[in-house]
Amino acid sequence: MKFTFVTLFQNIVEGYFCDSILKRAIEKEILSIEFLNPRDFSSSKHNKVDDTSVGGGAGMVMNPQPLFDALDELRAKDEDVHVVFLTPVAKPFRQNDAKRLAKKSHIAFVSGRYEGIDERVIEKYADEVFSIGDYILTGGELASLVMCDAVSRNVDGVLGNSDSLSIESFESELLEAPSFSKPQNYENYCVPSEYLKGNHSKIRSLKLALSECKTKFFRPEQLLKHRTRKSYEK
Ligand SMILES: C[S@@+](CC[C@H](N)C(=O)[O-])C[C@H]1O[C@@H](n2cnc3c(N)ncnc32)[C@H](O)[C@@H]1O
Repeated sequence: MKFTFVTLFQNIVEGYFCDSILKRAIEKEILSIEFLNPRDFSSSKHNKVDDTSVGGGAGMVMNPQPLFDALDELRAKDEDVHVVFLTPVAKPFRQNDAKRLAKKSHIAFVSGRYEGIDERVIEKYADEVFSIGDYILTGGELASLVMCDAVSRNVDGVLGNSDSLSIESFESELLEAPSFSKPQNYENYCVPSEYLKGNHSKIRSLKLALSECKTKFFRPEQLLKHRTRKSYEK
């Protein structure tokens, strides 16, 4: 699977792929990444990519011309590329989106900077528009990395053990039960004794109960969804 990062700041993105799981996935040629800098497409004398906002308002807005030209080139090379814009003015990115997008062959993430991207670029080129949360970042690069990471984990072969995907938080509405490593007793903090007895059905029941407790505490709306779904399934 290929990811293209359309960004003015390649260095911010590149470092993330220098280590760990995504680095290995690139080495194994399961994933590939490339960069497209709108500044390289600017037709202005000083490679300008932004200007003041038409109609007033603070800050600069990214011009249409460099992005139109960059995205035309991208589409000309691969008409199947799925173009995703990162902006707070969008639907929230969820685990279901990560799984769905993992089936695409090529995703391009377009990162805004300053006060954002001229709306006409989004209107012309967006296949989808995502926000990663209800807060404002200085640029879309972190948001595109968040999405890329979450999507990549769902691409076949990226994770060493794909079983870990099926038991994670958000696979159902519930958050995952607490995990413990060794030793069983560390500075008098103990692993729940039921986890140690080897009765897998009891461990499953306890994990479900703990998972419901965590969800009730942190995400009560998710627990409600879970219980509503379960009652319909009965
Ligand atoms: C400072 S923000 C622009 C915010 C914009 N003026 C607004 O109020 O909606 C600059 C860029 O950061 C990115 N960005 C900021 N917050 C984001 C979020 N929550 N999700 C996705 N992208 C975000 C977008 O690419 C955006 O164009």
